[in-house]
Order: sequence, then structure tokens, then C-alpha cells
Amino acid sequence: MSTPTFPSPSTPVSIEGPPKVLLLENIHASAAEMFAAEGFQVERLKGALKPEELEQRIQGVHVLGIRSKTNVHELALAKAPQLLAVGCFCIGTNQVDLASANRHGTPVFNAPFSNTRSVAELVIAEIIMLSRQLGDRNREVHTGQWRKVSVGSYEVRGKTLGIVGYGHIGSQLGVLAESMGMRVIFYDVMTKLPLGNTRATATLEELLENSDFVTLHVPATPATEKMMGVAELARMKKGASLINASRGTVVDIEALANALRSGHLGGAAVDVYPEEPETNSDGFSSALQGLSNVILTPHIGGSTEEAQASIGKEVATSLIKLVKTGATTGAVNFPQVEVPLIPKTHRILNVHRNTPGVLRDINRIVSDLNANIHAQVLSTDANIGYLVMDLDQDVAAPVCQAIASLKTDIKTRIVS
Ligand SMILES: NC(=O)c1ccc[n+]([C@@H]2O[C@H](COP(=O)([O-])OP(=O)(O)OC[C@H]3O[C@@H](n4cnc5c(N)ncnc54)[C@H](O)[C@@H]3O)[C@@H](O)[C@H]2O)c1
Ligand SMILES: O=C(O)[C@H](O)COP(=O)(O)O
Repeated sequence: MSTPTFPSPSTPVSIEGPPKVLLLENIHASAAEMFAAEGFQVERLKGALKPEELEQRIQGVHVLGIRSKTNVHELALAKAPQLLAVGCFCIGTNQVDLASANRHGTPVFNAPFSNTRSVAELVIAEIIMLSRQLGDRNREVHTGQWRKVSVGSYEVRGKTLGIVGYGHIGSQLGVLAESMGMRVIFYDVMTKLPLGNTRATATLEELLENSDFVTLHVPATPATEKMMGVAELARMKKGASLINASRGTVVDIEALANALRSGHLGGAAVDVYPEEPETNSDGFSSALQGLSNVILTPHIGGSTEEAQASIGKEVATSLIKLVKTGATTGAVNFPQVEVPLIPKTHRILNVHRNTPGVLRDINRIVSDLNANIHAQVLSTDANIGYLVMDLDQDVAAPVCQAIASLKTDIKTRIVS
């Protein structure tokens, strides 16, 4: 394992005026409203930012809000020593360099549940659409063709749905599919409680060989990259359909296009792609375009009014709490600490390298300034420690300054 690199010791983060929030990718207004109600200064942009643009725009920003399209890399994080948190207003956090954010003392939050029902409902719609070739019939009638056929159209009742990744989305989908009379099997790397009459398969291969519809609900990880390639598609039943509303990296698109062209697969519904446009005005092309019984949607699995409004509130709540109290509960890359504010105390937040003696050094600083520690909570991971400290006397400024000059310091600030 490579040795992690940390930023150099810093000066304390001080927030002059209202905290600055930059929201990208058309994040729902519910988030901006919550930040504004707390007196934060909010800027909203419709699209994602390319890495070089982000490196410029992130400077001076205290809270960054993104969705699935903005990649947040080391270079941007290094240009934003004042960045207190990143909020992913979605489920996936693979677009953020989480390890780097951790070393920069920047917690990353997401919304793990809010859009899951929307994705499950979209997939249910697609199962029926694929089974009845509705995409093609719809296009034909719109262009003046009348093809009233039953050959190749089926009911979904009694068919087998294979769910790859039985998490929040996969398990809800299984319940909905069973209520339509489908048989449901799933494959997951973790042991999961099968809901209703669903059954876990021992291997991915077993699921592929037995499903009329295969739907993918795994995260983007090295293990899931192209997990549906030539060999896996060949394992699927002849005439079966593949649905991908997880991440574009999970399917080999060329292999899928070939399996559809050859007639081995009967259809596909794809919502996510290896490369996606950054804004709605950019063009898009894919090897899947123009193939019959293929439904292509522009990454809208979680794009419903209900889901977006709920995500806006959920993530904004975590971010506001982080700024106002230092709470990191729910952060996906950070030690978890949540301590209610204690009246008449002075709170310091410190992120430091997890090496021996840091707490000793910090406590010596406090004691040298004749202050008493009212409460102190430390949580650590392999790389960093996160300390929340409430002092009885108002010596927070000199304590903060002294802690920030320790060579182990990553990020220190006073909660005001
Ligand atoms: N299309 C969209 O708009 C949209 C919306 C929401 C989520 N998503 C994507 O869907 C994914 C799933 O969401 P979720 O809320 O169900 O996540 P989740 O974390 O609740 O479930 C993911 C499941 O996948 C399993 N898993 C991980 N690696 C696996 C592997 N190699 N093989 C088999 N199973 C594996 C996990 O054990 C877990 O049970 C998210 O990571 C996100 O990328 C897309
Ligand atoms: O990870 C997610 O929640 C989905 O992919 C939705 O992403 P979006 O917010 O960019 O639509």
C-alpha cells in the first residue's frame, strides 16, 4: 500500500462573513432554500464543471454540492484548504476521490435512500416495456407505421427477474416485481435477507443462466467494472433482456451492442453510460443507438420531483450540521463524531494525521493557555483523527492557532 500524502500544516480555517456554498448540476431548490435560511451565501450552477473549471471555482468555497457528473480530484481539493465538506446530492460517491478528501480533512456526504424508490419504479416500467417491445411500437406509430403484432410480446407474470446487487434499490425492486407475479432471484457479494419469496443464487453465473430479465444495482467499484462483459452476456438466456440503471462502468457497451445485434439478447434498457454529457446541451452518442427493443434514457433513474426535493433537504441538513456543529454522522469517508453544542463553551474542530502523541500535544496547548476542556471527543481511522473539543474559557482563537501550527495538523477551525 502506498504511503498517504497529507497537506502541509496550515493556518486555521476562518469563515469571514457567511459560509459560501457552491451547488452544481441543477441541485434541487430545496437545498438552496435551507442554506439561505441559515444565512449561507449560495451560488447555483445548472451543469457540472470540468476538472480545470472546478479547480478555479472551488477556491474560497466552504461547501461544495455536486451530483453524479462532477469529478472531485486531489488537484481541486488541494486548491481548497477552506473547503469544509462535499455533499453528493445523489447515492453514488465514486465521482469523488474519497481517500484524498479524507486526507484533506474534508468529509463527503450523500443521500443513501432518497431516490431509491424512483429507480425501482423506472426499472419496473422498463421490464414491461421490454417485454412488450413498447419502445419500438411507440416509435413506429409516431412515424406513421401500424405494426399490430403479438409475436415476441409477453406478459411479465411468471417470468424470472435476476437482480444483481440486492441493496436499497435491488430489494425494493424485488418486492414490486413479485407483486406483478414475477419470480425473483438475486446475487450479492454480501449475505442479504431475501424478502418475500426471493432467493439468493450462489453465483452470478447461476443468476444469468436462469433470468429472463437481468437488472444491475451494484456500485461502481474495481470489482464491478465491466462485470457484464462478453462472457457474462453470453451466459444470459437467449432472448433475455439486460437493464442497467447502476453505473456506466458496470457494462461493456460494445459487447452489449454485439449481443443485441446478434439476436442473443432480446432487449436492453440503459440509463447510465461509461461517458455521459456534462450538461443537457451537450450531444451524446452510443453504440446502442438505433438498435431494436433498446430503451435509452439520460441517467434519470433518480430524477423525480419527489426524490430530488427529498435529496436536497437530506444532504443540506447534513452539510449545515457539519458547518454549525462539526457533526460528521453519515459521512462516507470520515471518522464519525456528533456532539451537541454545549452552551457557554467554545468549540474547536481539528483534523490531524493519526500519529502517536497528537492528543498529548493538543492538550498541552490547552493547558498552557490555562483553559479547561469541558468535553473532548476523538474518532479516528487509519489515516486521520477527528477531534471535537469544547473549552470552558474563550481561548479558542489562540488554541486554534497553536494547534494549526503543529506538524500533524490538517484542518482546524472554531465553530462560531
Ligand atoms: N440511475 C440512477 O439515476 C441511479 C440512482 C440511484 C443509484 N444509482 C446507482 O445504483 C447503485 C445501487 O444503489 P443502492 O442504493 O441499491 O446501493 P446499495 O449500496 O444499497 O446496494 C448495492 C448492493 O450491491 C452489492 N454489491 C457490491 N458489489 C457487488 C458485486 N461485485 N457483486 C454483487 N453485488 C455487489 C452490495 O453488497 C449491496 O447490497 C448506486 O451505487 C448508484 O451507483 C443510480
Ligand atoms: O448516484 C445516484 O444517486 C444516481 O446516479 C443519480 O445521480 P444524479 O443525481 O446525477 O441524477
